[in-house]
Parts: sequence; structure tokens; C-alpha cells
Amino acid sequence: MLSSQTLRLAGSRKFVRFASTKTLKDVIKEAIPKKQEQLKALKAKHANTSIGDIKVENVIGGMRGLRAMLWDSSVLDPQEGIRFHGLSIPDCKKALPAAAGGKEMIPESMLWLLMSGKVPSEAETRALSKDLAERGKLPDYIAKLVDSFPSHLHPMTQLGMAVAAMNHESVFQKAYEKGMKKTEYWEYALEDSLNLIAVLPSLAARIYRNAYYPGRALPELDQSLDLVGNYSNMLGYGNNESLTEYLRLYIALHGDHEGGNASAHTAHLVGSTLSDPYLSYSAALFALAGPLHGLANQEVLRWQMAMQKEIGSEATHDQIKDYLWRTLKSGQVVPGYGHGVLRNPDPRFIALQEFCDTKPELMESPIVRLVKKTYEVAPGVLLEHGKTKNPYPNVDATSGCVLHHYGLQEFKYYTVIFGVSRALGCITQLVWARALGLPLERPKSVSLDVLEKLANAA
Ligand SMILES: CC(=O)SCCNC(=O)CCNC(=O)[C@H](O)C(C)(C)COP(=O)(O)OP(=O)(O)OC[C@H]1O[C@@H](n2cnc3c(N)ncnc32)[C@H](O)[C@@H]1OP(=O)(O)O
Ligand SMILES: O=C([O-])CC(=O)C(=O)O
Repeated sequence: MLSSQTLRLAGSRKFVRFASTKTLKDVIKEAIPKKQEQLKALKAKHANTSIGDIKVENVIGGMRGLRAMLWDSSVLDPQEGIRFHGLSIPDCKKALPAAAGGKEMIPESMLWLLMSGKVPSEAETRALSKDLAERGKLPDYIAKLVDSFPSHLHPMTQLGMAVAAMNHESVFQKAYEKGMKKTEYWEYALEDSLNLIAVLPSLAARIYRNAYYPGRALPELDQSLDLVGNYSNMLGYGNNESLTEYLRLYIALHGDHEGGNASAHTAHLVGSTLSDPYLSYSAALFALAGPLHGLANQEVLRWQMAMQKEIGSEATHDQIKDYLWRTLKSGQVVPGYGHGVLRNPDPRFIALQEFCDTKPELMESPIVRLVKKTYEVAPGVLLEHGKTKNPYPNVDATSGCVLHHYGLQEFKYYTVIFGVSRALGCITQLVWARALGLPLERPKSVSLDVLEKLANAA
């Protein structure tokens, strides 16, 4: 779905943007009545229509394949991968505005698309960047809290704890106490959500500084920079334009992956109790921090570095195959491969690999080359191993190697960057769930005995 301000020229891949200066809130407000009507009509006409049945394997298999969640901002096709309001990653790369002077789409333009279903104009994107920069100062008590954490606490634990503590700022929670009306929920949820995303760069950069560069000064937020421009600057990489552009692409790309992934689903579940966006998103971060989900990007780097140490950067395909088999035979998973839904290489993996192909220094980088070579043999080994339903790489297989090449080598920090990104999709859903009046999430569970009885009787 494209905005009235953005047209795709018939038969071409070109997008033409017209100036528009609506705020994100204006655009969401305009979109809400239509969606509410659509939901109401669907409920009236089809509340009892079946769209599939439940198999025993769904119940005992982590609800794989069960279409049981409403999530509008993106849909994951097992073969094609993710589409954001219908736009594929190549579409987004063409349509979504970049930073001033940059080429890659930025999280602000992705957030706008996710929230509104529309491609923002250049002016709208700049205005959103400015709004976020103005909201982006970390409250002093949160800075103090983060500074008090022992530096050996995992960076994801620090991020989740600090985001939870920020619920002290929640206007949603304060308004609820004062008896806000249901029709107002989304506005307060949006206000909290924008405040939350705005402080993530300052918060995440502080965690990085404290853990790895204690005592180093943290630059102030630069009001003229976009979200990632500021984040990169505060991480200490502001003068590395290539890494900053990579971070823009990375954070825009990881923003949303439909609703069933563990982090997004967690934010949605917690938000459905009317917990505020800070608490809901902190819960999502702890789901993201598991090695089968977002933490896999840390694990990939650890694993690839161990491989590099053992067989060298110029390892042959046979040596890599042998290393893969040893990983599998020791009972471990190959990190960065497989997926709960995808059955092809992840288009986010492809997009990040393509970024590497545009930079000579990355094409020559030993770690980037090793990741690429691993991709050339791992699917064959995993197919022969015969367990995983998807032998192809997911985004985590590659996201860390570029960071590592450019000197951001503290791989326990990598999932924090993912965490900054995933807020985009989670807060979008929190706002829309409140706008649509979605209820408390509460599926029915069954005991093993009852499941057996139901299955035998079926
Ligand atoms: C951003 C993201 O969250 S992307 C995912 C990041 N996670 C990883 O990269 C970790 C490695 N991958 C995995 O562990 C899995 O592929 C998951 C968790 C992503 C998906 O899990 P599932 O949907 O259960 O995968 P699937 O149905 O293919 O699993 C079947 C079997 O193959 C195994 N398998 C799946 N992927 C792999 C892998 N990469 N290496 C080895 N074995 C694997 C499973 O462990 C399972 O074994 P079991 O029958 O002994 O329990
Ligand atoms: O979709 C999933 O289950 C995992 C994933 O790739 C993501 O959340 O980005």
C-alpha cells in the first residue's frame, strides 16, 4: 500500500515522492477509522468462520503454522520473506527515504511505513528525525541506573532493565490511572512509543560505553542528525560513514518480522494487559535475548571466530564442511541457519550481503569472506544432516561480520543493536492494538491427557 504522496511509475522500479509535511500522528489518526470499520465488519460477518483447523502438532510444536494473531504491519512468506505493508526489501530500499547525504533507508522511514502503511515524503522523514532527536535525552535517573550496573551484566540484560525502569515516564500509565477513555489509548501509547524509540540510541550507546570504554565521554545528541546518525556517533563510530549507513540499513531491516516471532509476540502479549509500551517492550527484549532468536547474531560471530581460529580465514570448502559436521555432531545448532517460518535464504541476509558487495574493504575482509564461504557450503551440510526444515541462512548469519570488520567487535553487544531495531515493529503493534481495541490475549491451554483424549476422539 503506497501513500498518495508516493507513486510507483507504471512498469518501472522508480518511486516519485511529493512533499508532504503531515506528522506521523496525523497520518495514523487518518488511517484509524477505516481500519476500525474493516475490523468491525469482519467481526460482524465472519466471527464464526473457520480459517483452518488446529492439529496436535500445532499444540505441541510451539504453535508453528497456526494463523492465530492479527498483525498488520508486515507478513512473512516462507519462500519470499518479509513484506512491510506489501513492500519487499528491494521495494523499501528504493522507496524509503535515506538520511541526508546517505543511500540506505533509515529506521524513521521504516517506522513511518509500519505505523501508517504509507511511504513518507522526504520532509516527513526529516521532521520525524527531528522530533525523535528532540525527545532523545535519557532521563538522569536512568543514566544513573545504567551507570550503577556491574559492567559484566550482559548488555541485553542492562537494556531490558533500563527500558522497564523507564515506565516511570509512561504517559499511558499515568493517563490510565486518571481514567483515560478507551478511544484515547492509542494516542498515549503513541506518545510513549515515540519517547521510547527516541531514547534508545542514548541508552544503548551508554550501555556500550560503560561495558567496553568506561570513562570515555559520550557526545550530546546532535539535533541535526537522524536516529542512527546519533547512535553511531555516541557509539564512537560517527566518522565511519560506511558503518553508519550499514547500521541504518540493519536497524531499518530488523524492525518487524510479522507478529509470531518471539520478541514481537511477547510485546503484543504483555501490551494486551494494558501494560505500558516501556514494560511491554522490555519483555520483548528478554525474548530477543535468547540464542534461538536475536542472540543468535552474537553466537554466529563467536562460532565463526572459533572456526577462523581453528581452520584459518582462507579455509577451503571442505575444511568448513568438516567444521560444520563437528558442530552438528557435538549436538549444537549451527547459529544463523534455519527458521521457524522461512524456507529460503532470508532476504534480509541477502540485503546485508549485497551491502558488503558494494564496499571493496568488505569484499576483502577475512571475516566477511568466511561468512560468505560458510553460506556456500552450510545449506548442503544441513540438508544432508536432514533435521532442519530450512537449511538456509537467516539474517543473524551475516549481521555481525560487518560490525566486526569495522571494529565494533564486542559481539555480546550485537543483540542490543537488534533490540534498538525491533522496537519499530513492536511499538507499531502496541499503538494499533490499542487503536483497534484488541482484547487481552489469552489462548486456551490443554493438558497432555486432554490433548490425547481430544486427538483419539477426533
Ligand atoms: C532473528 C531470528 O530469530 S532468526 C533465528 C535465529 N536463530 C538461529 O539462527 C539458531 C539456529 N537455528 C535454530 O535453532 C532453528 O532453526 C530455529 C530456532 C531458528 C527454528 O526452529 P524450528 O522452527 O524448530 O526449526 P525446525 O523445525 O527446522 O527444527 C527441526 C529440527 O532441526 C534442528 N535444527 C533447526 N535449525 C538447525 C540448525 N541451524 N542447526 C542444527 N539443527 C537445526 C532443530 O533443532 C530440530 O531438531 P530436533 O528435532 O532434534 O528438536
Ligand atoms: O521470524 C522469526 O521467528 C524470527 C526472525 O527472523 C525475526 O524475528 O526477525
